Amino acid sequence: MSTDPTTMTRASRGVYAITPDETDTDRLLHRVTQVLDAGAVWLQYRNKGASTALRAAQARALLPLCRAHGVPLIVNDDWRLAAAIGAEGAHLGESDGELGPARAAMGDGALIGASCYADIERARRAVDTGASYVAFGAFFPSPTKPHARRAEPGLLSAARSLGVPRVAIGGLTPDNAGPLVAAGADLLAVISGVFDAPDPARATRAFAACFD
Ligand SMILES: Cc1ncc(COP(=O)(O)OP(=O)(O)O)c(N)n1
Ligand SMILES: Cc1nc(C(=O)O)sc1CCOP(=O)(O)O
Ligand SMILES: [Mg+2]
Repeated sequence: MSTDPTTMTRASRGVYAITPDETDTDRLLHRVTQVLDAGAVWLQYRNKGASTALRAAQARALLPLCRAHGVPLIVNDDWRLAAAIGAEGAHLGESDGELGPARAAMGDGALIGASCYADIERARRAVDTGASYVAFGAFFPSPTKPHARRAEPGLLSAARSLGVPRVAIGGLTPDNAGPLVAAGADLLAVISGVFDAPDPARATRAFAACFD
């Protein structure tokens, strides 16, 4: 797979790993390496507890690792940070500003994702304003976000006509994610199911097997 960001092949089916809140950057890189080695196809850098400086340092540190694996790095919440470090994309939820300015600043090639919760109309609007993919959830109780709104698998099939990759998130495990892929999920976005697993590499492979 190409490691040049301008020609990088972007798999749009598979495991979309999202980092846990990890303050130790060396440990973060170690944990992410295991998951990328095991075949995750996209990585989102998300650290809700970190200072601005730590987030910038960790996102920068992840970039060469992602490049070495041919995996796009998507920065949660902050498209300006993503643009500043040359990451491939940003993920924006309802509190993270408008998508249009992010698209205008990052260009046509950027991977800009939108959280759509359980709202298909929000997904339509996101695609109309330039989203590269839409994320729905939470499909199951999430250890990371216990109060997340809940979504039903039918949303994934309903969103097929939007013509962009559909991401499923929220409480996913290798045992519950198969029906979401059957319903149309192109990517399984996972934090605890991978990073809190006793063997993150094995968990990543088990999620990937949901696509077989
Ligand atoms: C792939 C993906 N889907 C949904 C989210 C959640 O975004 P948001 O609602 O902005 O919540 P936070 O992640 O910022 O707490 C996501 N990050 N990634
Ligand atoms: C960040 C996030 N967003 C969600 C949504 O529903 O929009 S659920 C969620 C947490 C995902 O973590 P885990 O894989 O540990 O459940
Ligand atoms: Mg957010």
